[in-house]
Amino acid sequence: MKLASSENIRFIDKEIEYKHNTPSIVLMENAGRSIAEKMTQLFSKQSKICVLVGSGNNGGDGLVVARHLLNNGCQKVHVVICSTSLSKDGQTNYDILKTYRDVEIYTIKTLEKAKKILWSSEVIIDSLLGIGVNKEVTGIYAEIIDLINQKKDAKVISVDIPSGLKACGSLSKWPTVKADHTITLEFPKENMLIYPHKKVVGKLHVVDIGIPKMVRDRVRPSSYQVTANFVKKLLPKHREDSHKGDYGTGIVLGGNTNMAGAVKLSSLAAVRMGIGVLHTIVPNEIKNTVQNYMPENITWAIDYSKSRSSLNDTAKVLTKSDAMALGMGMGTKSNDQFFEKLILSYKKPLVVDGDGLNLLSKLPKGVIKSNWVLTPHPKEMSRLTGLEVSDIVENPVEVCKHYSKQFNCTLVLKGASTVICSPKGIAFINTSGNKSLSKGGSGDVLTGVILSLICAGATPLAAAISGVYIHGLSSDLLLESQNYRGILPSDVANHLPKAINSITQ
Ligand SMILES: NC(=O)C1=CN([C@@H]2O[C@H](COP(=O)(O)OP(=O)(O)OC[C@H]3O[C@@H](n4cnc5c(N)ncnc54)[C@H](O)[C@@H]3O)[C@@H](O)[C@H]2O)[C@H](O)CC1
Ligand SMILES: [K+]
Repeated sequence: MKLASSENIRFIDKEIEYKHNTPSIVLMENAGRSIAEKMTQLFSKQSKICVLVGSGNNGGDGLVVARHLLNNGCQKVHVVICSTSLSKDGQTNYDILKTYRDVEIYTIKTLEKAKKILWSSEVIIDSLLGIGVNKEVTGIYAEIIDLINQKKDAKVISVDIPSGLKACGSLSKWPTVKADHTITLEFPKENMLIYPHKKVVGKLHVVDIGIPKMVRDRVRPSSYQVTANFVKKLLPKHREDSHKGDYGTGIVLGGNTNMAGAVKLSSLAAVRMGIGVLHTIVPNEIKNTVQNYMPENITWAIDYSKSRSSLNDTAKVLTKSDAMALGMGMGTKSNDQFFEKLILSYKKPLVVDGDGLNLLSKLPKGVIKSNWVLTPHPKEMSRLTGLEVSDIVENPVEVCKHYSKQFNCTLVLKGASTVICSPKGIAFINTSGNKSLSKGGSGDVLTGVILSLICAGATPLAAAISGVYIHGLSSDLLLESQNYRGILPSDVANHLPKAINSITQ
């Protein structure tokens, strides 16, 4: 699903106005009406309602909402105009509304008056600022937003976007409305899906405002939400008359003396996703435990400190493989030469995770190839880029877009909402998954899932998008019957077939 930026919305408005000869006030009317209709499902008509109106078209939408709430039978509607001027369409709607009898309209002069109205309201409709917010929120807006956020016993519903939140880009340090519901127009905005911004959105509703399909189709966003339907299309097809060769040969390479679990989990996930043949390559010390973990894979032993002989011993397997997942639990001691030689000689798609990323962060980034998938969490991303972790978590989409282009590869920036970016910097935001995944081992499972999908024929980007979604979905299905605390990464791996069924059937 497309996610809109402010520029995308401006594009739509211009197309509608100039190519389809539709005055802008028509869209405002559609928006206000659709929002008011949605609101009738969120509170009773008897509620005391306060509509806070700002200077731009978001405020104009609020005025239309107030009118339609009155038309729908709401009787206690107070409108507070929080600005000395209104947009052109906002002014027209103000002129219409002031002819109505059952509405009280105040133009804010003192904060005291606004506070009194706010304090006695059961529903607060926030139409102060929309996607046009373009500077720090200060003064009267900041004070009103603080008041809204202090009032805990009212339902706060934001029109289009919580006032103060930007549609895209980094976290704003200024006051922002914390909404219980946000009713957004036509497309979700990028920041609404991604933590930390998501926290202020509350429950997100998207309403239709009558944009023609031909205009929607012309919108070229730089980010998309990953959905089940999209993933279904990306999944490699499996035929009835298939054989193991159809689903590829993959390699999981990693592990260290006290780190056998990571490769076990990646291997388990790869076979649970349907890989044709899996080879697991690990240091000799852990070969037996990895081999005994499951019967479905073939296990090989290496010694990281002897890079030449280890690469020679595994050359045949490496050559016939279709893709490799590298780095899980590998450690970073005495294996940098092995790692470097391996990545320089391996030409097939590579999924680099865990310590593989830490080893990679010490090398020039020119070694990265466009058929690679990197799967860092913010700390690993910080090592790879030199950015502070806080800069990454406060602005994950922009960071991921920038570095996927710079590294020229598929980048999976893991987090509460994982962002996947193509080498061209197009972002895919995943919202499946839950806090049961906040455990050591979850990333190893994800790596195995992505490997398996590449081996079955998906492109590295398609494998990353669908792998992240299915991995999250598997944990969501487990959450239906269990508490998140006890859901293990291996449970998530074992549940992958159910997750695939829920998408494909
Ligand atoms: N296609 C659609 O989605 C439609 C959306 N509509 C609504 O219009 C707003 C966007 O309207 P716009 O006038 O461009 O912006 P805002 O209402 O957000 O207000 C901008 C207004 O406020 C000033 N401003 C910006 N930042 C600040 C600040 N920090 N402090 C004070 N003032 C600020 C700025 O200079 C402008 O004057 C969208 O969200 C929808 O609600 C249309 O109604 C229908 C089509
Ligand atoms: K708003």
